[in-house]
Amino acid sequence: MSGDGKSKKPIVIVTGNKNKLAEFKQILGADFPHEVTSQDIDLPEYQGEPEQIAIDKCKLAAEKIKGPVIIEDTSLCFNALGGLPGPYIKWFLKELGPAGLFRLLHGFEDKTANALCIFAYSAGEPNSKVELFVGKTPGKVVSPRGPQNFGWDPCFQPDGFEQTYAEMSKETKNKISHRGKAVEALKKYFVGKK
Ligand SMILES: O=c1[nH]c(=O)c2ncn([C@@H]3O[C@H](COP(=O)(O)OP(=O)(O)OP(=O)(O)O)[C@@H](O)[C@H]3O)c2[nH]1
Ligand SMILES: [Mg+2]
Repeated sequence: MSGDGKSKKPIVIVTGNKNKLAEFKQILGADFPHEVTSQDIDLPEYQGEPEQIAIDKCKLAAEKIKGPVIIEDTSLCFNALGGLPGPYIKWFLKELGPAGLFRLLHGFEDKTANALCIFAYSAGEPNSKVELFVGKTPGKVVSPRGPQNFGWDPCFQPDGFEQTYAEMSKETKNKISHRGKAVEALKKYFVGKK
């Protein structure tokens, strides 16, 4: 332990997404018992079930960093489409934008969707078990409203709110979001281990 009570070996969060990193840091807060640094490495977009994608992504990040790592993978799952685009939302968003995502559900009455965030942690040894921390927020896909600063935020309206993620304050989004819930689970794990 260093003087400030934080463990010496930093945990590296590996992500190429500045918005994700900013939210992660905000939600994590200053009282996390480890030093966390970040590295912008473009990890591959794997196919498969979200949990397996997070495990594979984390193992690769641990190999690259050669030490403790955290990665995150986000899915947006439309119920009318059997959970798709799910982990492939990045490519759908890139080609269609938030308005196109809403149009994708044009022929369906069911506009409900789940935002899913999975954090994965590895202590960085070749045999380290990958720990997963999952956060899920149900909502619906709407015609985009609010600033277009972050991905599909303008077209996702969480249940119990009249605002889209994009229209909310960051504080409100982080309290109820898929990422907020997953980071809280991650925090509990590390604080419990301290
Ligand atoms: O409006 C949004 N609100 C969010 O809360 C949110 N979280 C992620 N995303 C987007 O969904 C895709 C996930 O793909 P993804 O998990 O592979 O991320 P990424 O490739 O950008 O970064 P990373 O894999 O290097 O960490 C990417 O297009 C992200 O921009 C969000 N959009
Ligand atoms: Mg990615």
